[in-house]
Amino acid sequence: MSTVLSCTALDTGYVGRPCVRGFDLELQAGEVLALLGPNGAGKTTTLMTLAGLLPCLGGEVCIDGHPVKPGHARSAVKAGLVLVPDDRSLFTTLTVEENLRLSVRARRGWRTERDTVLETFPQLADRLKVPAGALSGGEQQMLAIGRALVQHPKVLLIDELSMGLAPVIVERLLPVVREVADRTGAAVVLVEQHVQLALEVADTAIVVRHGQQVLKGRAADLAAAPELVENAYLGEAFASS
Ligand SMILES: Nc1ncnc2c1ncn2[C@@H]1O[C@H](COP(=O)(O)OP(=O)(O)OP(=O)(O)O)[C@@H](O)[C@H]1O
Repeated sequence: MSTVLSCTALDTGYVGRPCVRGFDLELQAGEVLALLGPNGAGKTTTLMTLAGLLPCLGGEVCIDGHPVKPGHARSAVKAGLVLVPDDRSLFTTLTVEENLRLSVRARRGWRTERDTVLETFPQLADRLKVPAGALSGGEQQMLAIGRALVQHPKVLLIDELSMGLAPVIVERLLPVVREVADRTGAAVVLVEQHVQLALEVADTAIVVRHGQQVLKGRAADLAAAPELVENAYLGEAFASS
């Protein structure tokens, strides 16, 4: 196993003021990490910093052992990182096919890339000519993940996949994230509010609260100890493994 994404003693925040402090992370190829925590804990801020969209105020982020230029999204993208933001950031007036096509880096082989996305999300097959803005929330999320997949990420960051989706859709989509990590070897950081569902598909998990890691461990262990996770959310337990 090789470490694909790591960060040590990461401090990050806004206008020079950290709201996340001392964040450590080490992710292997094909590993899914669930990044959990209550509202305002600092999950999105951490993800944005890993993606180079916010500057590090301390510490560093490495992809494949090489430091990513802080606050430099292009450097993170070139190193193989892809972010699926919580608003999905689709081109809503462009069709599904056009959204995918714009994200394929190599011009040749675009149909193969599209077909791989359709194998992952067969529901998109008869929606290819539909504008992204006319898709259902679940289909939009499929497209957002599909658009990430055609970029062949080494590191895939997904912010609140379940945002605005019915639980039944989330139950269908989260296992796809697991399958993608297994099939492609991408290291995945999954920010999620559906704690138990996220723990079911993840290998490891970190709970953050007030910008600090308060619980860290194997996802299966945390799934089996919901009271630990609950206490971490509420601020009554500070365990780590
Ligand atoms: N653009 C911003 N400018 C200043 N402070 C911000 C900004 N965005 C977020 N914050 C603050 O940073 C802290 C962490 O917010 P963040 O969005 O990272 O939390 P989160 O864990 O992702 O929460 P949620 O689950 O509600 O999305 C919060 O105190 C928030 O108010």
